[in-house]
Parts: sequence; C-alpha cells; structure tokens
Amino acid sequence: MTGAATEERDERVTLDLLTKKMDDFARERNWERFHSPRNLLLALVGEVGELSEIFQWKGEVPKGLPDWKDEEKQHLGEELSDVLLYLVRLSDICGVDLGKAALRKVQLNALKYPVNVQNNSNGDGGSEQPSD
Ligand SMILES: Nc1ccn([C@H]2C[C@H](O)[C@@H](COP(=O)(O)OP(=O)(O)OP(=O)(O)O)O2)c(=O)n1
Repeated sequence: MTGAATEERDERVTLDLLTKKMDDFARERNWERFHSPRNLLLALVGEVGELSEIFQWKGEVPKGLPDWKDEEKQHLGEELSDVLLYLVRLSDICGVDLGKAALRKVQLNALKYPVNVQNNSNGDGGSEQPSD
C-alpha cells in the first residue's frame, strides 16, 4: 500500500473532507466551469438512476444483502459514493452547509413526527410498517 493510500485509510471521513476532495478534483482538472448547480443536479439524478439499476428486477432484498457477491457490493458502494459526492458538491456550489442543514432537518423531522404519536405508522397517514 502506498503512503498516500495509508493516509487516506486513516483519515476520518467527514462531509468537509469530501467537499474539499471534490473541490480539489474539479480545480485540478479545470472542471469548475462544468460544476454548475444545474449540471451537478443532473449528474446527481443520473447517478441515482445507476444506483436504482442495481436493484432493478431483483424484487425485495434482505437487509445487509447477505446473498450478494463482493463485486456486487463493491459496485453498490461506488454508485452510492457517486450520489454522495455529487450531492456534497452541489450543496457546496449552492453555498449550503449540508451537515448543518441535515442536522436541522433531523430536528424538524422529530418535531413533525413525535415519538409517541407516530410509533406504529409510517408518518404519512398510511398503513403500519411491517415488522422486521
Ligand atoms: N464532470 C465530472 C465527471 C465526473 N466526476 C466525478 C464525480 C463522480 O463520483 C464520478 C462520476 O464519473 P462518471 O461520470 O465516469 O460516472 P461513473 O463512475 O458512474 O461511470 P459509468 O457511468 O461509466 O458507470 O466522477 C465529477 O466530479 N465531475
């Protein structure tokens, strides 16, 4: 393993780190002009499509994906990462602090769906969630 690879493994992954990596990636290639809000949104949606293709036609799959091959899980990790990276980049380019916004949204969600009232329903007035 190279020194750089060892450093990467030991680095704590944060949204700030990913934001910086994406900024470096674009700047080093002079691709900043392509990373406009609209382009990034379309790229993000495209990657969500690629992520969906992995699950397409499989029917429901058990949590943890116990029957999936290592290559399939690795591919899943790549597509999940593409979605995350474009989301992080889109937020940065739009001047939104995604970490702060997400924490605030979690708090808003908790206020909207109080624990006792919503215990057994999916929160949209629909039917009960199936138990695991
Ligand atoms: N203009 C670009 C092009 C790529 N990327 C980065 C962000 C994504 O993580 C990844 C996307 O690369 P590809 O468009 O090559 O998509 P895939 O990796 O999914 O390849 P493919 O579509 O061939 O499966 O590269 C980027 O930041 N800006």
